Amino acid sequence: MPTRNKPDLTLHTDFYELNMMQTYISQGRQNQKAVFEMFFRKMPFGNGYAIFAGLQQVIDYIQNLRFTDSDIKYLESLHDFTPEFIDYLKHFKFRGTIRSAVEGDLVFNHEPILQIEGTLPECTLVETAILNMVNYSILIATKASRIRLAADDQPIMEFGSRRAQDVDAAIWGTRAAYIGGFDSTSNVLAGKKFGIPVAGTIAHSLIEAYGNEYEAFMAYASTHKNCIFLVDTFDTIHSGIPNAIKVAKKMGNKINFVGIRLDSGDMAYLSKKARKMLDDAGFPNAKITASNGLDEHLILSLKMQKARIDSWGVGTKLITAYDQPSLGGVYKLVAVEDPKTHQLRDSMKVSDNVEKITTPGLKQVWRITERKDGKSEGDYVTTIDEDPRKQDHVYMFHPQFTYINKTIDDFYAKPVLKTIFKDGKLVYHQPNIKDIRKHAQNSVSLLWPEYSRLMNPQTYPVDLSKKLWTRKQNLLKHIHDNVEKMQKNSNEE
Ligand SMILES: Nc1ncnc2c1ncn2[C@@H]1O[C@H](COP(=O)(O)OP(=O)(O)OP(=O)(O)O)[C@@H](O)[C@H]1O
Ligand SMILES: O=P(O)(O)OC[C@H]1O[C@H](OP(=O)(O)OP(=O)(O)O)[C@H](O)[C@@H]1O
Ligand SMILES: O=C(O)c1cccnc1
Repeated sequence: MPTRNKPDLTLHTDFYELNMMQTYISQGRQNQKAVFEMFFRKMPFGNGYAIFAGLQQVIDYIQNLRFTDSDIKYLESLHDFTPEFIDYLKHFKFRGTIRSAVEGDLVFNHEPILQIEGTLPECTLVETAILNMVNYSILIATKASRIRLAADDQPIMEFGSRRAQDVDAAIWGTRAAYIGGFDSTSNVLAGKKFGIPVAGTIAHSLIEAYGNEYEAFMAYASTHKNCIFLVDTFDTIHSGIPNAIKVAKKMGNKINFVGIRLDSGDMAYLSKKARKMLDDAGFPNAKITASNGLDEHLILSLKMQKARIDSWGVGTKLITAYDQPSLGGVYKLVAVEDPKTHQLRDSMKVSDNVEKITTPGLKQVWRITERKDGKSEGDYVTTIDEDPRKQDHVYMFHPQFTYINKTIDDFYAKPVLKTIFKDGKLVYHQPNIKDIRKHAQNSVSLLWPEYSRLMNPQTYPVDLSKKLWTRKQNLLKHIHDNVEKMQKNSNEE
């Protein structure tokens, strides 16, 4: 059997990360501790929640993070790096601690969803790959979850591989789609690799190859038990559906006539017509599958038109995240070791744009739910040493409009960030993909519908604890005072 290649992604980093690492190494900062956090600023697709995914890739990546001889040779050939730095890379091993939301969790903007505590150089190296993996998977899992909500409890097949932005996007996108709520995929490799159910019908080429629908459907029916006939190659109403019915009648119990697939034309009209024709022919259980440029909006529209569609095949608009091609998750330094005291000191990025000001310090995110029905109240971001489970109540207030506030007495608080790697060692056991998918669906069901509706959902509260909020304000003031002092000094010189 051919051996499986381990992902060799160590050089999957931006050149500037290596440049910065070399500075840290040359300046004796290779062991200086730092904390970076990933978060995103804007909810994808205007959705009320996002589904966290991509952790499996991060785990594979971190576990295989090593500079091979050929990586080293290549980096030497660039003549940009010092022998001392190259030597550091030769012996590089990730020894950091990663805390993260787990796959299938709901995550929201402006809260840490993945956190790395390690040395400055190791935290720097992994930024690009982690953002790449997590940004894409969250995007597709969230899009899939929207399509799942639109389809309600009807089956949805993932058909996007041919239109995905290259191979990895197809494979990992399919996985994210399954986590987000799709039932199966047409991609056989993804089925094998991840244990996702595979499914499929037939293409127009089969019908064209036989020259007419009757022969093509007969040929297929003679070689398969489960049959879904594609009926729109020539004329859906006058030829496709009548031929499907003819073959189903002829084959009788020899096949399982699952139904037909519509792939063009007015799907509301055609599905109603098809339903009547199938029912009249004695096939009330035959299902109608639709495909062709579908997304959550079209599915809802077709349902509004009372289309008689039982299951959906969705490709391009899911796998390419058609209406929002990138999540925009970022990775920011939030704390760094003070070389004198060896304590972590808070760090933040200040910007004229309030949205871009980061929240400093090592943090935890707590999901606050009502004790009586487990429904969502909001997320409560605290400093790492706070534990709302030890409090009688939580006081939640809007971080900008602080007069918007509430006190919750009877609550559960669950930590969102779990330890995945501890000092370089994997300590988290990934659940199987079916349980991850179930967890995602269960998480969505715990949201109030105001947060989960597809259009213009209410903003889910992501609030800071009083302690964290105060620390942020103090640091902001400290930075402003320092900048002012520097300006004053330079004016006096
Ligand atoms: N009743 C309907 N309401 C809204 N949109 C529909 C309806 N029926 C079909 N559509 C959508 O309209 C779009 C255009 O479909 P149509 O089959 O006319 O064109 P097409 O994609 O160019 O066809 P083909 O695949 O044959 O090239 C598709 O995204 C399809 O899903
Ligand atoms: O539309 P999507 O959501 O991406 O779903 C996948 C599409 O892929 C197949 O079409 P095909 O590649 O044969 O192209 P065509 O139907 O557009 O001609 C299938 O018949 C669907 O229409
Ligand atoms: O199985 C199908 O019907 C299918 C698979 C991929 C793309 N379009 C359709």
